[in-house]
Amino acid sequence: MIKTTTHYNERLYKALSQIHHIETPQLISVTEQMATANPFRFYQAGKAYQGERVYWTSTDQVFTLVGIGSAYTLEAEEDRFNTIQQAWKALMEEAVIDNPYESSGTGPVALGGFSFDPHDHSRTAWEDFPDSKVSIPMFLLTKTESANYITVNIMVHPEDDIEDIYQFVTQAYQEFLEGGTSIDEMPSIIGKEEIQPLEWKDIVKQAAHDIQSGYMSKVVLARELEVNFDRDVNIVSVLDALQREQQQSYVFAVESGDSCFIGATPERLVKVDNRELHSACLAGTIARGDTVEEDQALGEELLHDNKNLQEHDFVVQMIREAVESCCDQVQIPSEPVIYPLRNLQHLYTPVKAKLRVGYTILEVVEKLHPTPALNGYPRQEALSYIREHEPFDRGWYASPVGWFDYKDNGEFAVAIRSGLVKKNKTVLYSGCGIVEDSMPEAEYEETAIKFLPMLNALGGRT
Ligand SMILES: C=C(O[C@@H]1C=C(C(=O)O)C=C[C@H]1O)C(=O)O
Repeated sequence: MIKTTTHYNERLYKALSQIHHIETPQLISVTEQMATANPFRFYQAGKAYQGERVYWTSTDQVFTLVGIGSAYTLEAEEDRFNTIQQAWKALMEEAVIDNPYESSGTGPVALGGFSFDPHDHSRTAWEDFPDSKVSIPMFLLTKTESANYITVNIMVHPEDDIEDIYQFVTQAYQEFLEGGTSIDEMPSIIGKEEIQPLEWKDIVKQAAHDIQSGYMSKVVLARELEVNFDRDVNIVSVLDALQREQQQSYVFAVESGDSCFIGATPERLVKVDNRELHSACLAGTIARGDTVEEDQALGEELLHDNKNLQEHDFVVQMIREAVESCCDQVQIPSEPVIYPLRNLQHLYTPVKAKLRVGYTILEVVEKLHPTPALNGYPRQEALSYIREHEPFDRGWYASPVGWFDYKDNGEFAVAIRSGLVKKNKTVLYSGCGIVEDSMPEAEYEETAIKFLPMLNALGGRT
């Protein structure tokens, strides 16, 4: 499929030769443009690196990153965004980077994510996913609208022999670039169980009551659906289905240990490209109609529904505040529009601004997460409420998942419409915003629809 060139090998060798008498490990990163590339085959070909693969594609599905293996992994518990940023900065200062291309997402790139709430440590299903984890892949495919790139990243240690490294990398590179196989069939579902649906409705009822009594203004409550299969789930098949079925969504998979966190989310947390910042307020939901007329009528209803407008407005207020604290030229329309998806439609307000010099994308992620779209309002009251009342650990569900590069460009989505796959078992997550006049049955129905993107892709319903 893809061929390395002699020229590329020479550049790799030259980069390695620049390493002399190092005292600490040093990153080497060499990027090459490719004529063609198939992201799914690349992912599949990296099977030997299972547990260390990442897939990411943007909502317009023209920008894709696939990471195989890990040259270096950054993890932090305390002050997690800042600790990772500092470690990244130190690593980049010493790195040998050979990247003649301008394209964002080439060269050294870190991919990964963060947990929803680092203070919630029940962690039952999430033992493979720490509070923060980003990895620099050994092999990174970057596919843009107009070009494909491969970056090889290697961590060289003081005791390493560069000849050995050169042999290993050039061989591994060739082997797995050529080795992609076709996409396997999905296994069959043998069991599907909603976790405590009646109890969940009781919690929603209680939350609406607590909001009426003035404890907080909004809280987002989620529930789980467990799906079991006759064989292990094939991640590429699910990615393929999500990508075909869920337009206007980020499609992602992050493998860690024996688990894979996967989904198709419509929600952007933040994108930074050359200091141009984009964020999004996405909250307020209604079903799709069966006919064009019914669909438009539902959209109109949503645009004028006070409960949904209120849910949405908490998100706009908070995002505005966060973005204004680190950006200039903040542009936020005064009214939301409809964001249509295959299974439902949302209220959507785009946010555009110029990130001030000195701020990094991780600092913006820290300011924004968790937005009231996934948490509630005010932030601390809603977080405490979720900790106390949701009977499971959210892990990375509803959290920032994405990437950033050495030029401080990057993008993070909010990982909803997602599930945690572990061998032949998957737990799906779905939540919705509760305000003072929320009705448990309607919220239950809304969360049932939000399971559909993942359920369809897993073969549960078409
Ligand atoms: C929490 C989820 O979705 C969020 C909640 C929404 C709502 O309450 O209307 C809409 C979009 C998302 O911000 C989810 O899909 O799990």
